[in-house]
Amino acid sequence: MSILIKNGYVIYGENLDVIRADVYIEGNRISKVGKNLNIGADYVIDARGKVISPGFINAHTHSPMVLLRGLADDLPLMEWLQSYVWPMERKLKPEHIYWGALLGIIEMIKSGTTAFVDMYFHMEGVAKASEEAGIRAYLSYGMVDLGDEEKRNAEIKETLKLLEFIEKLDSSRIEFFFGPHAPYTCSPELLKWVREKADESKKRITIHINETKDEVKQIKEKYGKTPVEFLDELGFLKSDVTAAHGVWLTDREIEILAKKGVTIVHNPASNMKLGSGVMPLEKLLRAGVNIALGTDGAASNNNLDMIEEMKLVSLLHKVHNLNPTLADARTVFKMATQNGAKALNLDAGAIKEGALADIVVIDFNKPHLRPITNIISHIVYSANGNDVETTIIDGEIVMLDGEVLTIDEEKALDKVQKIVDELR
Ligand SMILES: N[C@@H](CCSC[C@H]1O[C@@H](n2cnc3c(=O)[nH]cnc32)[C@H](O)[C@@H]1O)C(=O)O
Ligand SMILES: [Zn+2]
Repeated sequence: MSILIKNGYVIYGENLDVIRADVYIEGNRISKVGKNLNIGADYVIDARGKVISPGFINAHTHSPMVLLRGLADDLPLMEWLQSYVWPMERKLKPEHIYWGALLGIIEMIKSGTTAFVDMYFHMEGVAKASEEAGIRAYLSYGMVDLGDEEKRNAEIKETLKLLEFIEKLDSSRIEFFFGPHAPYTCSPELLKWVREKADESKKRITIHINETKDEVKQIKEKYGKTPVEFLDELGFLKSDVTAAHGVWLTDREIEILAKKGVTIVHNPASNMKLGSGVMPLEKLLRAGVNIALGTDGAASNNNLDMIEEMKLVSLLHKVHNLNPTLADARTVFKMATQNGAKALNLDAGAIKEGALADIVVIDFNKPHLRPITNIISHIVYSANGNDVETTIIDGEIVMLDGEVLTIDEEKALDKVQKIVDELR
């Protein structure tokens, strides 16, 4: 299929140059960007007064957690997990996960997310939902062994089952990730197993690290070192690791992360809502650490809107440091697009010839996005996910003029309502 998007404001290349141009997509890649492209296409989209942007990459979430949206608010992480989230999760069956993931994916597509990194369980359902919806998905089974050998073996089995399932699915848009949950829930044996298997299979790893002060204290008491030092001494940290949070980090830990090429995924809404803390963004950026952006699950956010997340990053670091020059719009926009792509080794995240066609059209014909002056600023500070009108992933139109074409949205909303009414 070929698609021609005409007369838009194109956010072009890694430097985010805004140019008025057309974008021509052939197959799953961008083949031309230029003025007045006179090329026949199977589908033509008129983008007058609209912005053609790279799609957003949600580098850390738990998509089925939309089922737990609003279940437990206003609590700290450990109490939230132990008293509410984990008991509810024990009740979730594969069918629930499929429908939850589908709802989360619809929400992501509608707010301009074209790829996401997920960690949960019954992930076969998330793979199925992703495949049907047409989104790019990086899926991990979240492993927790709490030092118990029997549990470890069961978690390893689940992980290998998912790996096999995704290999068999053989989808160009769906990839497997290893997902050890965190240093405080995974034994050194399990973490070492993950490292070995990742090296052997060339698959990537996602994990939660240094999210709360409490958890750092716990690791220090147990192992006599900080979480990043602990992981590094196991040989765990390499450039294939995408670690969520990184809120409580020492200078020494930041140095290690930079040296090992680890990506840190910032989740400002979740960190603020759970009262976890403020990530040392400036220090990490200065050290050269790749920082991507994520929403975390909908139970600690409480939505999956990456445009909203960009504004939150920016405002959080400005007020926390009493410095409005920090986390400027362009830096934050790159976090939500090209830095995520870098973490995934994905040839997307920027609009340029030859890149994968993961593109969104944002409607600027709205009062809160006029006058059109600084487009990146408008997206970060003035827009929200509802302003995304069209979403193209891997060269396929998955949402057009606000309507998701690949799945029955109304049915998914009803189904999730029924499931949650029953579960509660
Ligand atoms: N196999 C595991 C399931 C792990 S899935 C990943 C887990 O991460 C949890 N989670 C979601 N957000 C966060 C967070 O911010 N920090 C830590 N854990 C989280 C989520 O609720 C889910 O239980 C088991 O047997 O329990
Ligand atoms: Zn998480």
